Amino acid sequence: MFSNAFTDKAVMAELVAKMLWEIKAVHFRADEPYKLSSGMASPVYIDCRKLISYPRIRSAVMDFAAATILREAGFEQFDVVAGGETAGIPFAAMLAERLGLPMIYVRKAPKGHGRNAQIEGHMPEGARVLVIEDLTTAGGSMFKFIDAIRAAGGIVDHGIALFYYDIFPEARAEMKSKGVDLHFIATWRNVLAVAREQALFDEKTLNEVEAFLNAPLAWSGRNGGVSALAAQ
Ligand SMILES: O=P(O)(O)OC[C@H]1O[C@H](OP(=O)(O)OP(=O)(O)O)[C@H](O)[C@@H]1O
Ligand SMILES: O=C(O)c1cc(=O)[nH]c(=O)[nH]1
Repeated sequence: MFSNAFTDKAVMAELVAKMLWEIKAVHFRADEPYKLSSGMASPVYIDCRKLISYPRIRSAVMDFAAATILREAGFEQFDVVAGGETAGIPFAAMLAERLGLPMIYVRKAPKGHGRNAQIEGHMPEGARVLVIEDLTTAGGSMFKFIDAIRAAGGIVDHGIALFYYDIFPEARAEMKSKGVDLHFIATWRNVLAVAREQALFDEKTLNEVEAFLNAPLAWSGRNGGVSALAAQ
């Protein structure tokens, strides 16, 4: 269950950034860009899925996620925790355990056979659902999951991403306009601060990464990815 330790937000962000470096979850590859879920080309990629393989780290990250939610959303605001397929699912299980709540998970699309379910587990009608994702970049995936939960009768006012790209200035306001508060622990700003402090990469690489983070769609367009995001 929840540890009742409310670590300072800046400390949580710095520690998660350090953990991601420590487990080699941060990747830079400007000459052969990554293709992201949104269709963007990117010189950076974070593999938050690796967190599940490190018990001390995943336990601390889940304490941070619980503290973030309880502090920013409240203590009695949720009936169910929902994980987004696939990377969100293990974190939903761990956070549900921390918060003493039931868990469900949401498929990217209905299963296509059997019950053709998109939501797995039991979600009571009108349940207040907290959606968790490992990571949010442009937000399209989080919204697909939220739409499916809402269509099935659940109420979603909050989502949490362990890591948030935070590169589209209007993104959180857009989420807010759709009735969702996005919570997160760490962003690229925190990861880059650690890289600079510990001299983990040369200045040229870090400058290229910053060029992408400052103008992601332009960088993507120049490197074979989309130069506009699909409407959500
Ligand atoms: O905010 P967005 O632009 O939608 O991108 C973030 C999504 O990308 C990753 O999932 P991915 O699509 O790689 O699938 P997976 O979880 O099955 O690995 C991640 O787990 C998020 O769901
Ligand atoms: O946007 C994505 O698809 C994405 C970005 C990233 O850094 N890591 C990841 O797993 N997915």
